[in-house]
Amino acid sequence: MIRASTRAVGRTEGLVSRSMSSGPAQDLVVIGGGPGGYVAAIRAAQLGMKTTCVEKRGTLGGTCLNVGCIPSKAVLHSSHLYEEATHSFKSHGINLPGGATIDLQQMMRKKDQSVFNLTRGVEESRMRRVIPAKNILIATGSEVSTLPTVPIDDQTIVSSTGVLELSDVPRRMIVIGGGYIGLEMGSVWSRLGTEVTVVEFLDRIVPAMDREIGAQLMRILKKQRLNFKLSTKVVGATKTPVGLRLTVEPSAGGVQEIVEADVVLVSIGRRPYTAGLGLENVGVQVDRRGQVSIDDHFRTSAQGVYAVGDVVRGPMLAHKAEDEGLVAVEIMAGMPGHINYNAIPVVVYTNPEVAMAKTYDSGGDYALGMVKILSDKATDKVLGMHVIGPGAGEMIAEGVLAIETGTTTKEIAKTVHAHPTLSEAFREAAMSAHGKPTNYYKM
Ligand SMILES: Cc1cc2nc3c(=O)[nH]c(=O)nc-3n(C[C@H](O)[C@H](O)[C@H](O)COP(=O)(O)OP(=O)(O)OC[C@H]3O[C@@H](n4cnc5c(N)ncnc54)[C@H](O)[C@@H]3O)c2cc1C
Ligand SMILES: NC(=O)c1ccc[n+]([C@@H]2O[C@H](COP(=O)([O-])OP(=O)(O)OC[C@H]3O[C@@H](n4cnc5c(N)ncnc54)[C@H](O)[C@@H]3O)[C@@H](O)[C@H]2O)c1
Repeated sequence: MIRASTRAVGRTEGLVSRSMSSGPAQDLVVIGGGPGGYVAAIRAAQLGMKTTCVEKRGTLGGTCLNVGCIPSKAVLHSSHLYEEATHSFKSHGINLPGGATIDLQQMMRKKDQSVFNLTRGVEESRMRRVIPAKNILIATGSEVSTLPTVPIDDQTIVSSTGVLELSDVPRRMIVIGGGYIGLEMGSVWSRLGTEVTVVEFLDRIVPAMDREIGAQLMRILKKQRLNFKLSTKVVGATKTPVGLRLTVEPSAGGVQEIVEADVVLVSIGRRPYTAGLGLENVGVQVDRRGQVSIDDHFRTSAQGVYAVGDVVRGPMLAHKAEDEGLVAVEIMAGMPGHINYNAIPVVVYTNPEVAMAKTYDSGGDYALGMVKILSDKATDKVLGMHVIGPGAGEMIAEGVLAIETGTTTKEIAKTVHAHPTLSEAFREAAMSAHGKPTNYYKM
């Protein structure tokens, strides 16, 4: 029996347990109540394990529900409605006689309400004690990666958390990093009237995605008034009485330039969070990126200690963390468990949404519609799928299912899809793989 890392619990500010028993001699102690941790704890309780979930926040839900997926999607939705009201309603014959205006405080209250509804303050017991446990699951998630030259102050230089709390619509915003957070949050503030410039170190945005899809997305976002500086790095920031001055230069070095902003969002990625756990004291190894090292069964280098979610390798996504939490607990219970990492969807919630179900960058030698399918030449099985368009986040499920079940493009091409629907584009893309498209679905 292992002692549930005295440090993990001892350094935790609060101990929260919900629908799971807490007390001595636990079968499982889960450290972290995010998507990886709370799903694992619930599954463990369902399987009859005595389980305690330790969370230092006053609420469950982790990054995703408190400061990530949920609040960001809430403001994406609100700002989208505003964008529609100001730019699209008229063409539908809907007139707003006085014009649409923004009440930012109300928008933020609505976002906070969405978070509250899902995380609902759980009763918190602030206690420090030792919980003996047979197994421990580390699900402590991740934190914002920082830039030493642009220190976050949560006032004018903000992370994804601060950018969801702004009290005024800034006139100018520099977004450092053209990844998921940069593009989603850049879209939100641009829609609300901010002049947004995305500074990206690489020569492309959303580098984890297919190059051609990324280029298409950038064209669309430019039409939505977002500006981009690719292959550019920020090398310094100074505050002035009227805002911020950022020094930028080409990523490869070269002539420097000054850009001004009222708010800077640092969104250059996230790093695993293991501070205060004392992993070294119990022999849990981390790799050079700070990720807890695990084997295919989520076992760390210390017996009885497992890890899942953002704190381990792989994409930092809520559904990946959840799935790992489920499977890790099932493995602990002696059940078989496996995750197909080739079939984990990713969705960027810009307008239009962009979705993929595997990173395959094929160089772009095919007809691009709204859906791009990559299949194995020999077996015709679907290897990857990318969608850009309205509802892409929902549509990608068809791609994930195809990958998971080994479906061929011929089989998709034979499958009747209702008309008129967006999902018809899947069939068209599958037909294209055999040179027989009947339509072209273009943006
Ligand atoms: C702005 C933003 C938007 C996002 N949008 C999406 C999205 O749309 N879709 C998506 O799939 N993913 C999204 N993500 C990513 C998603 O939030 C993470 O992948 C997910 O939350 C990871 O889950 P986790 O359980 O591994 O970690 P977390 O959710 O980070 O949870 C870890 C928990 O552990 C707690 N903890 C840490 N150390 C200790 C300790 N010592 N003792 C006790 N508790 C501790 C933390 O307080 C935290 O609550 C977004 C992230 C951000 C920042
Ligand atoms: N819709 C979603 O699923 C969603 C939404 C938000 C966040 N997330 C998760 O949160 C994680 C963090 O998001 P993120 O957008 O911060 O990271 P990211 O990894 O998606 O993007 C970071 C971007 O910053 C760039 N970059 C890195 N260093 C830079 C520098 N010094 N200067 C300029 N650019 C630089 C990278 O090339 C990359 O394009 C993501 O990896 C994702 O897993 C997911």
